[in-house]
Amino acid sequence: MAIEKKPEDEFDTVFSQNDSLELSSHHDYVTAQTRIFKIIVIGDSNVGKTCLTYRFCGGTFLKNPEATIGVDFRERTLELDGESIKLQIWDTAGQERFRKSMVEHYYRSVHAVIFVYDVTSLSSFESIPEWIEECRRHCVGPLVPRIMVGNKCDLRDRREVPTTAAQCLADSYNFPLFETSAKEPAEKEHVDAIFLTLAYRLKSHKPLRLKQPSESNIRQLWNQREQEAATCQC
Ligand SMILES: Nc1nc2c(ncn2[C@@H]2O[C@H](COP(=O)(O)OP(=O)(O)OP(=O)(O)O)[C@@H](O)[C@H]2O)c(=O)[nH]1
Repeated sequence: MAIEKKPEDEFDTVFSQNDSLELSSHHDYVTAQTRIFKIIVIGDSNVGKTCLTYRFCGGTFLKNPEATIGVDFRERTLELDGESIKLQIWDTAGQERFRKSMVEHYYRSVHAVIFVYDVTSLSSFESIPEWIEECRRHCVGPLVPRIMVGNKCDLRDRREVPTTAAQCLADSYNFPLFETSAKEPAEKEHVDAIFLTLAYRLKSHKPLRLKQPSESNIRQLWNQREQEAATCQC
């Protein structure tokens, strides 16, 4: 079953370049009542955002990913304590030229943000405060969970960002820090754990409950969210 698709609550034009993922059916169970959470994955180009999201949603390492243009969507439904939770993951473009027309869409009605850097690229780590600032400029509220992920830990000899520096930055923002590798098979469960941590935090938040959403109630929700965004003061 193809899982890379346009989210149910997003009707604007989007761009997707990578081929659809295949997901085994055990991942894809949606009960009558499923809470849906939108998570955006942000960071410099080439840090591994596509590979991380593919690893979580598709279970494998994506060889030869193409640069993301605009955004790619992936999703995975989890059963947490008997409740069905769908994580709708927006894999955003790192290259400015591929993202500028989409930025407003990334941040609209987001439930959680993952900031990714590459542990072998100091510059990608130094960009993190800029990504955090962009997020703030787009009115993402302080209660929206944010986490920081250092990717490519398998490249031990090429590491440029020490864990201590990353932990220091994460602490200064009060974000949890994870270091992992989308490539290393042994890290697969750790990648899952990162998303699961977020899922559990989101689960305890105010529910957004959709009963097998119809187009009309999605439209209604969408208009409501637009109105909320329009009243933002920043
Ligand atoms: N060694 C190693 N390489 C990785 C890892 N994750 C991604 N890569 C490689 O890093 C390169 C970029 O990966 P992407 O996932 O496309 O990076 P991205 O952040 O989505 O890039 P944009 O789409 O341009 O924003 C590719 O060559 C991947 O094979 C990892 O954990 N370890």
